[in-house]
Amino acid sequence: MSDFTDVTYEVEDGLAWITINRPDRYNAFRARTVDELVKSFKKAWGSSEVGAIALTGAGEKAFCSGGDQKQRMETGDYGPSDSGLFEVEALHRVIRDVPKPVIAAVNGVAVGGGHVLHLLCDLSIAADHAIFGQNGPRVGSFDAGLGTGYLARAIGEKRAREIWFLCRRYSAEQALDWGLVNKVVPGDQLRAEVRAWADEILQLSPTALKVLKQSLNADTEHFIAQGNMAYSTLKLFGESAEAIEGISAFNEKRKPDFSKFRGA
Ligand SMILES: CC(C)(COP(=O)(O)OP(=O)(O)OC[C@H]1O[C@@H](n2cnc3c(N)ncnc32)[C@H](O)[C@@H]1OP(=O)(O)O)[C@@H](O)C(=O)NCCC(=O)NCCSC(=O)c1cc(O)c2ccccc2c1O
Repeated sequence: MSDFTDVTYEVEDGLAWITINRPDRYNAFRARTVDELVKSFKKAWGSSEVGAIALTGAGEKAFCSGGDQKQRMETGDYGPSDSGLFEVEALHRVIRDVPKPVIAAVNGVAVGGGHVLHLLCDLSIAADHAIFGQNGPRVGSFDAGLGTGYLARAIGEKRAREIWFLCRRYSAEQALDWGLVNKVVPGDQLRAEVRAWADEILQLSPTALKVLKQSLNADTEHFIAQGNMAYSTLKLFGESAEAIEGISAFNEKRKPDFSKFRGA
């Protein structure tokens, strides 16, 4: 972990803290960030010291704002990675598969792919200033599969469709009311609250928790296969004029104009 640039990993009394450390980009992830997150989750998985995992973002403004749209504008992709692939599916996979409870400590905006990351964590505890939402249709992207089907499981079809079709921002209180998060606390109490939840978890049987997590996952496993199809499409869509309009508009700080793509 000493060669990490985008993520920090630390273990405190049985709880592994995995922190996305790109605050100047609102903790947006690039391909390298995703690689480091996957390695961190695997490290926590294999460690006999660790019984619970917390995922958070550096600073007070952002948990994670999804894929790095400045990187995408600069290079047309999410940048270099160990394998040459953008391994976000592997990241989703490891959050679900790591046989230890994962708590999202949502310390600020959780938007786009960052919203999906908190959604996939087993539990979400939010600071009262946290903001939630999806943004893909505004920037020429989408996170279908778990990002749509699992979201609908969590909060219902109508609300999931509202989130994706309007790309609005939602407060922590609204997220709590919809069942998107487990608890909301003042920002300065977030780490202590996550610590307290982890301490309760750490008193329980690890094997029982592992099997319960696997059992809860089994019912939504098919969304991964749907996601694989969606990512294949996304790779092609990302190079289209429509998607480029979305990403250009974000970087030029203007509203996108998708009007000429309505007929397709
Ligand atoms: C996150 C925001 C809602 C915050 O809004 P706010 O008004 O509070 O702050 P600013 O807009 O002024 O932002 C501050 C500062 O941070 C920069 N920034 C914010 N988000 C990003 C980002 N995602 N990438 C890069 N930089 C970001 C912003 O430019 C400002 O910097 P300045 O230099 O200008 O000061 C709001 O910022 C926002 O809506 N951000 C964009 C959110 C977004 O579109 N995310 C990506 C969606 S697509 C995605 O996540 C995605 C996920 C996947 O899993 C994929 C998998 C496979 C392929 C593609 C995928 C994919 O695209």
